[in-house]
Amino acid sequence: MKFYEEKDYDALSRRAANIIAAQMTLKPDCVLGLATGSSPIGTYKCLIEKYENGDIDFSQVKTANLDEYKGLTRDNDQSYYYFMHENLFDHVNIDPANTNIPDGTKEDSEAECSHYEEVIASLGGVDLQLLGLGHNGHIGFNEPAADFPQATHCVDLQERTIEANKRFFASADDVPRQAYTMGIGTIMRAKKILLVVSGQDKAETVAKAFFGPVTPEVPASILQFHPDVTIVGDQAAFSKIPR
Ligand SMILES: O=P(O)(O)OC[C@H]1O[C@](O)(CO)[C@@H](O)[C@@H]1O
Repeated sequence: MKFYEEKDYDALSRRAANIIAAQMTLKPDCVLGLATGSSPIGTYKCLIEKYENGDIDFSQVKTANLDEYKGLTRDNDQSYYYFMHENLFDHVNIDPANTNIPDGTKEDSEAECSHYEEVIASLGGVDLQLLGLGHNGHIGFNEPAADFPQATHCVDLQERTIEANKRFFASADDVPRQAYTMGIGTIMRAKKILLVVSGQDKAETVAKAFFGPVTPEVPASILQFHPDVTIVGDQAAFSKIPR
């Protein structure tokens, strides 16, 4: 695993955007796996700046997002579809037909999840997967569990995740209780992984996930077994790493 320790959120966002831009330059028709949450917002801002400066081009890029709340329509401002349009897609020259996000309005979980795995396979897999890190070590919406889920599936969100995400909703009661998410297996099949993390409140999780035992109780710990992982964090998030 490669670690980049940056002084603050802006610096880590610039570093992460540079890594994604390098991937896009190397392979203009690359498949980017994208994430939501507050952590990658700065990275998307930097990518938009690079696009506006003429440094990167999204015209051939394809994307596959990690997850989506089940039950939210795409025009709901808390859906991840809405998030991606607001924070990236609407500001760059990506072809909307090349963007993929699980469809939270699909009632039949099994059908939607196997369809999403087929979509990823038809793209030829993910070249670079961007990830955030949940306080309980979740990646995508893969919550601590007894095993590592292999493929895209429907999850019941844990209380801590609902609590963490309620800041985006009118109240905790409005946070959906389920989500569709790529599985740990889906994430591990990405050729490269880039995880962004910031803040003191994630320091314990960073230490556990990347320096503790690999266990489905800390889903991100599986990344220790991936051959090409880059973790970009600020000093606060890295403050409990054993040195
Ligand atoms: O970046 P944040 O907002 O701390 O969220 C961390 C993780 O939690 C989620 O938002 C889901 O709860 C993920 O999408 C994200 O990777």
